[in-house]
Amino acid sequence: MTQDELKALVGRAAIDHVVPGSVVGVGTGSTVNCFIDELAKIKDRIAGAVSSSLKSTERLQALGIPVLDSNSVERLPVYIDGADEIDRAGCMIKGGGAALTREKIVADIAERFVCIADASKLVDTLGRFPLPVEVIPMASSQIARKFEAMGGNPSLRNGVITDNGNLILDVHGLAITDPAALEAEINQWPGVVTCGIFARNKAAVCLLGTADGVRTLAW
Ligand SMILES: O=C(CO)[C@H](O)[C@H](O)COP(=O)(O)O
Repeated sequence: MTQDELKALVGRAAIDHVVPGSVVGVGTGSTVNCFIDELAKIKDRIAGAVSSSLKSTERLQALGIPVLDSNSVERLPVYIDGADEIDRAGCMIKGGGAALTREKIVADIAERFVCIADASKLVDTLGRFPLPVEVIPMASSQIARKFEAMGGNPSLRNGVITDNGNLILDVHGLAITDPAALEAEINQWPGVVTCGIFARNKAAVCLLGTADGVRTLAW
């Protein structure tokens, strides 16, 4: 199976995790786009979606799925999103699509994070994929210096402004052996909006697309 076929496979499998009658938290990315297309087929059985990006909002609305304001929703049983990397404990790197902050907000509202990913995303240690960090523009150089001091190699993502009007630093060369500790450390630097480590908001379930079908990892 191609990577696109694996994405379609897990996008379909995620429908089983949607709670009928509820609002669904929806992530961002090419795997989530497959999920949104499947969600449209059962749109009459859900109360709507809370979206993690303008791109996902556009796709949801184009398919007739109502998008609700995150502040108007009290209960979100499930959040479904992809990942750039996921480790064997359910911690992830996210933000390849620059939507990490809104993704973390919606994940935080939700009771369960269901990660959908093709098998290439499963890793032993996070950090081969450069860590995306959303930063307030006036702090970008200072934050880059802090990453260099810890052995990382940061670069500003060219031409990218997030949905929140900020910049993305992609940090290469970090071996993330303690995701929770590094997430907590980076997130308290002045000017960091959030970093793309999802350890506090890690996955409860991962639907992994493999050549043998969907493999379910649960924590
Ligand atoms: O974090 C994300 C966007 O900010 C995506 O979930 C991540 O980049 C995976 O994307 P894809 O499904 O296209 O591989």
